[in-house]
Amino acid sequence: MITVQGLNRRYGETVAVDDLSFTARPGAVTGFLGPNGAGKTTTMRLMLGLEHGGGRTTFGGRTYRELADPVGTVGVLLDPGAVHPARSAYQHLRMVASGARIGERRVREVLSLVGLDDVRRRRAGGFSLGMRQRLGLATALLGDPEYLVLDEPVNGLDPEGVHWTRALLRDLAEEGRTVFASSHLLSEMALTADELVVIGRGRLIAAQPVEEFIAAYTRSEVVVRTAGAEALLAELGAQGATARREGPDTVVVEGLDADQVGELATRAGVRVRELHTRQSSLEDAFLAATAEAGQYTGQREHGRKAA
Ligand SMILES: Nc1ncnc2c1ncn2[C@@H]1O[C@H](COP(=O)(O)OP(=O)(O)OP(=O)(O)O)[C@@H](O)[C@H]1O
Repeated sequence: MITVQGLNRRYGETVAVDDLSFTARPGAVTGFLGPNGAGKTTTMRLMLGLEHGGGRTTFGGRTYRELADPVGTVGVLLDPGAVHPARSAYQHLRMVASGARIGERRVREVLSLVGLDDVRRRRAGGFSLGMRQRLGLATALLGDPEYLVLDEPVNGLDPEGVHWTRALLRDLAEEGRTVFASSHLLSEMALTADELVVIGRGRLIAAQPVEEFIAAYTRSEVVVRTAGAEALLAELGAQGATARREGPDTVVVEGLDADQVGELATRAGVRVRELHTRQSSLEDAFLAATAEAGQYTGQREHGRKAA
């Protein structure tokens, strides 16, 4: 379990992280979401003790600094550019591995796991962002860690890389590891994460399973296609339901489920051609949950981001 308690960080006037507490559990991918400048990167740096600030984060009961074997306990991807440009992927991994007493065999394993085998001798300075991300993931996985803290792991990856990373994170969680990953790709997070931690202006907005978050911040609608739209609207109105026309033969109903709408239509003698529930997306829920925080952050974003 990753336990984050009361994290705080100010940069002059800017409160980057404001009394933030949450947990990430083993066996799950926890997605970390927030509008630009919400404080995600700062939070992750605080979690790892890379930033001075208030609060405490533990990985299975110990802070990062207290860990006897940090590389073998917490895999970290924070800045994929943090590789010496003259070093090859192989040299970079060998260097990190030797500092953590990890053998050459594991270096080869992670290189092939992330698909960098063919380019392992090439200078990292010539790597694309996607290749640097893969190298960053390889570095994070080197110690076969129980916890993963990954800042934007799919940033800069092509669709195949995004798909591959999703499968990797799911596999790691299914093996019982605790995976905590930020992303601004909401549709991707909807497919990858089990749980969400959503922040705005450095504060916690929500910490709950993905489906619960979507249900809490959106309303699902039932869409009916019928030649009898007028009659159906009249029946729905008579029953006090909220409904609207969305085209000549389409009625959209709020606050009732598909069974209830089907029954109402039957009662009104309206023949239905199509009836389905329109699910809201994680993006809809995220926009609703962070609307205020996003605007506020946008207006006051004057601080310089750490390199
Ligand atoms: N070194 C710094 N000096 C001053 N202000 C900073 C510094 N680093 C971050 N900030 C400010 O702290 C706030 C949180 O920034 P942070 O980078 O943690 O957000 P984020 O959620 O990771 O954003 P993004 O999604 O854009 O990367 C922002 O207002 C940012 O401008």
